[in-house]
Amino acid sequence: MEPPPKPSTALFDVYLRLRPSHHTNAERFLDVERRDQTAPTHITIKPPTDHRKRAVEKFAFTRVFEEDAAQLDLFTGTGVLPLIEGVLGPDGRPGRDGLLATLGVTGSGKTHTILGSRSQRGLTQMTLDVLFNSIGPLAVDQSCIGSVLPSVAASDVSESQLLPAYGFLDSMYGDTMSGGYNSRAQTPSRAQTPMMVGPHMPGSRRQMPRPSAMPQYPDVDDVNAPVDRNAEYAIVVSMYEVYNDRIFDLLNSPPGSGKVAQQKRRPLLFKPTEQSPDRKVVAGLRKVMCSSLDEALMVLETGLMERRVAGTGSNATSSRSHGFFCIEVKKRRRASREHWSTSALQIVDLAGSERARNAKTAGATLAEAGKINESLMYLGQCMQMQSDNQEGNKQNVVPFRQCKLTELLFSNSFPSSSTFHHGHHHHSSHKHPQKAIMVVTADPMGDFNATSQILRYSALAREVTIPRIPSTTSTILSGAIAQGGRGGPAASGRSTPSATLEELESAQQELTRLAEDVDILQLRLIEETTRRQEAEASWKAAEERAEALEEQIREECYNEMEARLEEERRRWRGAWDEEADRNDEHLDKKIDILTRSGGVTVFEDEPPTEMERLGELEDENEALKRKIERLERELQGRSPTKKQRVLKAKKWDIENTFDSP
Ligand SMILES: Nc1ncnc2c1ncn2[C@@H]1O[C@H](COP(=O)(O)OP(=O)(O)OP(=O)(O)O)[C@@H](O)[C@H]1O
Repeated sequence: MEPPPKPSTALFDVYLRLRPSHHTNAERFLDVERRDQTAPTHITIKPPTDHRKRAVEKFAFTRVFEEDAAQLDLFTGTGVLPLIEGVLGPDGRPGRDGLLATLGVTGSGKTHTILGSRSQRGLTQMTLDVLFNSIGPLAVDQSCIGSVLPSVAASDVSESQLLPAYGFLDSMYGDTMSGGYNSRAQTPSRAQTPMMVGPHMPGSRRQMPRPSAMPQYPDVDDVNAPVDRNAEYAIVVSMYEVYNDRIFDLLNSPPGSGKVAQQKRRPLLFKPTEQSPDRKVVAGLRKVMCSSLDEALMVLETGLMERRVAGTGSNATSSRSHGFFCIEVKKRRRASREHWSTSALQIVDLAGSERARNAKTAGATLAEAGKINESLMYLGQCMQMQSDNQEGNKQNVVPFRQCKLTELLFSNSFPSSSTFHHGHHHHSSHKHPQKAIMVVTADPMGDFNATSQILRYSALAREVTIPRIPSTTSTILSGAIAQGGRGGPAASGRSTPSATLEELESAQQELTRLAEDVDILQLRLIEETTRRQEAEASWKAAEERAEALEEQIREECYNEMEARLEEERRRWRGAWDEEADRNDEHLDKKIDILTRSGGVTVFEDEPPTEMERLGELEDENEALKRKIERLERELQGRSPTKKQRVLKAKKWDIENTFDSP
């Protein structure tokens, strides 16, 4: 099995680090494959108590570091330097985001690798050292921080609160600062380093971290990353942890400590913001601008203390949260001093995984440990997708939106992932997918099941060699051929009962392993089923809400329509009455004129007698009455507009009636 070719879609370079085991009398289940002089890339595992032949699992990694590997070997051998170079963006190039994470079973050495111990620095401290060392005089001058801060804050899209390191440390440690946080000699000399400071008594003042008390080894003074000579740099750090799928700021703890303060912790949202509509960011973090390595280390220690304090409530022996330390490298052209561009290097100490089966049998603790296992399970799915893709299968979509952890780890992993959202770019600095390094830690004599599970999903490639169990026919045949060909006794040793028994047993063990996988899958199925049911329930609720809303809107529309109709009706009646009045008036005038003109005519000819006049008028009256009756009949049952037209006609008719005689 050759090391897998690295396609551009790779989420991670995956390194394996083996730790010197503290299980002194346990059996070793993991072996490193050594080929020639080159660094090893493959390991094999088999269950420790298994003396018989069985399936051997082989895994490929970018590189394997054996027990004797020192912290500095990890730093120089895992490509952390290219990560640093990426965020610095040398030679006027845009910076590139980076991710460095550790994954492993509880106690396998994740924290040791990434954050170090009392006596040794971890990858984080060495990274910070090299970063500040490389930037050197290109960093914003400490005396200018106050004036530069607003422009740096303006370059932030995450609704954060930006503080200078001195302001931050002052707010965290108050009057222990008097004497200046840089004057180490004046700090009361406690032999404890902050790494050792345990949870604080309620109300006690925190112990100020002292850089001089922090490990100075390994020394990376001679390591330098290329920088952009025409640029000015500013370093901004932030820290948070993901616990129970919720994000908590580690640099903005509520005052005081202990349980009460912990309960006050407010989770932050991972969301798009006004200035970052296409890309989710952890919104509302407190960020600290650091102008020196010492400042950055003190901020880091402060956050680590907070993580320890927060963690003691659940389990003191192991990191129950995923710790994120984020170094933002801000860069702008020294000459023009325009806007700052940002590249981020995220360093992640993942929570220790527990075996799914253990969590399952524990039952009640499943919910508590569930979130860690669940998030690591989703991480496993994403990583598995990587190795599937590498095996030349179709390009699977990495399902990174399943939980906070994978979203935080992978949202930057795809070329301009803003196209996933709205199809237009926002940050020029995010055009390249991030470069990511995963260091998997393992104890070769530790828990076989837990370790093998992690190796299975983190390895870049995996191969299982099951010893071939020849079929009965082929065994007989090979025997027959051997007999027929040579005429001697059966040459194949495979047909002896003990060998067959051995093979059967190895098959049996493979079955056991597969059964374990089935168990894990069953647990996943249960979790998925719960999620589906929850989704269905909320879908149903949403549907009901929509229905109620529709009903309400319908009702409102109906009422409005009714009101309008009534209004129209009133207006029309008004117009009708007005028109009727005008007609009456008109009619009165006509009658008036007619009466007067009629009188004149009569007097000019023979004046009619009163009786004659009466008879005439009565006839006319009769005729008019009939006409009105006819018209009224016609009027019945006509629409308003028609009636209006009829009204005019009636007027005309009346005029005619009066004119004709
Ligand atoms: N490569 C190593 N060399 C020497 N000591 C180591 C090494 N790796 C781990 N250790 C020691 O083993 C102990 C446990 O390691 P560590 O705390 O790093 O485990 P972890 O994987 O972070 O565990 P958890 O998930 O519980 O946080 C520590 O005391 C650490 O110093």
